[in-house]
Amino acid sequence: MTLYLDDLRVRHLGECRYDSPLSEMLTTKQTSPHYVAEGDRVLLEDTVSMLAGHDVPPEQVPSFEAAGPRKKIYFDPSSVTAGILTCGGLCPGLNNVIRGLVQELAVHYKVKRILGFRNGLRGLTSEHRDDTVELTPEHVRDIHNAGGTILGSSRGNQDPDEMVDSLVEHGVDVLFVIGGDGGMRAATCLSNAIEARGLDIAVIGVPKTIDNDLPFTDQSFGFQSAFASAMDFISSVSVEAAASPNGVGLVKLMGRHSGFIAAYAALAANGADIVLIPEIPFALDGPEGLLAYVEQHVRKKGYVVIVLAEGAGQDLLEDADLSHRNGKATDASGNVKLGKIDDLLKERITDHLTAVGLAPTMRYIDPSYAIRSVVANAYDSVYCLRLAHAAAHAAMAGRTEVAVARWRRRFVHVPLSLMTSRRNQVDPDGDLWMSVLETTCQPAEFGVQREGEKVPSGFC
Ligand SMILES: Nc1ncnc2c1ncn2[C@@H]1O[C@H](COP(=O)(O)OP(=O)(O)O)[C@@H](O)[C@H]1O
Ligand SMILES: O=P(O)(O)OC[C@H]1O[C@](O)(COP(=O)(O)O)[C@@H](O)[C@@H]1O
Ligand SMILES: [Mg+2]
Repeated sequence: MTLYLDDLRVRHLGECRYDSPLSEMLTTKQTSPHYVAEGDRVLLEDTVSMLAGHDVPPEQVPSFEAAGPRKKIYFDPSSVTAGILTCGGLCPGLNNVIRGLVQELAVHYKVKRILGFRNGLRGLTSEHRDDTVELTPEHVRDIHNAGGTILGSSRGNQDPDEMVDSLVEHGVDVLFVIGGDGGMRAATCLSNAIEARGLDIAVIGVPKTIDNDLPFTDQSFGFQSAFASAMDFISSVSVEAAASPNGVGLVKLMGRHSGFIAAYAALAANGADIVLIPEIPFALDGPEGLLAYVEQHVRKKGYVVIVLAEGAGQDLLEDADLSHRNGKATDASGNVKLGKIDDLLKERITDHLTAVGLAPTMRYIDPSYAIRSVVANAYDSVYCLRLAHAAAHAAMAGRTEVAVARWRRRFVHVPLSLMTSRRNQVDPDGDLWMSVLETTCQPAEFGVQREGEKVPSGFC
């Protein structure tokens, strides 16, 4: 996908006419390695060859608007009502983002009112719209010490017009949607409905996902806390497998379409022999297949440790016509419900090793929700706070239909349409996967890779 400067421009509600309460702090600021001045922009690409590929002057090269406070803002803070909601699956750091938003909006901008909508988009339906929570710095003071979200979350599509009615009824001027790919699509949908009615409401997305599958953000908040938690389960299974005759340690980790959690947790634990992710298809049978490799490992080392992303090998379930394990259904938000590849692997590995006289001891852990319900670690706590600050500044400056993100270590504004234009996936040709191969020593492929299934390399 080729992107041009115009694709990266963000929508403004109008001219910024009010002095920002932060304007004094900004008078002497200019771009430096640690700050991007408000008129400057952050490059989309960061190699000499990529930049050389654009036959345009530097100011025309694709770039993002820098996030951060503006000297002049669009809204008069004293008349602003802000709304906040969290949607989709849980992610470490949700409470930290809520807390950061409330503190910035209340303490610095001194907005009139901050409302939390409960249970995701459901909180904007006519049935639930009055079940709001008044958010004050006092109310959110300690919430970062707990996982989850004090606002609750949900899946399921809601009617955009009904949701806009709720915003109008509560007099919301700026809405913060903390969500994943679904949440960003919902925010886009809301922005469109708001624009169609000619309303002056800013919608700002704060990208959230433990899967790290959102594009145009270096890493999503909570991802690091989640894979750190996953690492402990890999270590446990490795200890168990190593102590068992023909031990097979298998850990299944979340990661519907992207194997980042599996890849990072495996690197962090540094004890995995095999990592299986959705981006790289694998064959079970044949001399190059997974089962032969597992056997070889057990023979040589006495045990094997496998880290499995839940979305890996879904095609194998189809091939085996295991319809009862096959993820054909979708959840309330339209996300595919995955088939149980872990069951297939346990069965096939057990059968194979037994048949070759290496009856295994299977040690299996599915930490499931345990990795995403943890409290944000120190790094994610800082990251969440800074994203929240950037989101508050974007809203007060009248940006809309935009997400705040960290891109190449700078905080930027990304149009929501881009956030949902593609999925961030592990690139089989990228250096992350190369590190996994270097660490595990597993072959680049188990069996022949099918044509057309290789994910295209891209910006992420
Ligand atoms: N295309 C869409 N239009 C409107 N709302 C959507 C769309 N896709 C998802 N949503 C809603 O966004 C919310 C969050 O989506 P979901 O996929 O559950 O989680 P996440 O935001 O973590 O990806 C859900 O309420 C879902 O119904
Ligand atoms: O919460 P549910 O509905 O059980 O869904 C689990 C899914 O949610 C995730 O944790 C993250 O998904 P989202 O961030 O898109 O909500 C996936 O890794 C996992 O497959
Ligand atoms: Mg999602």
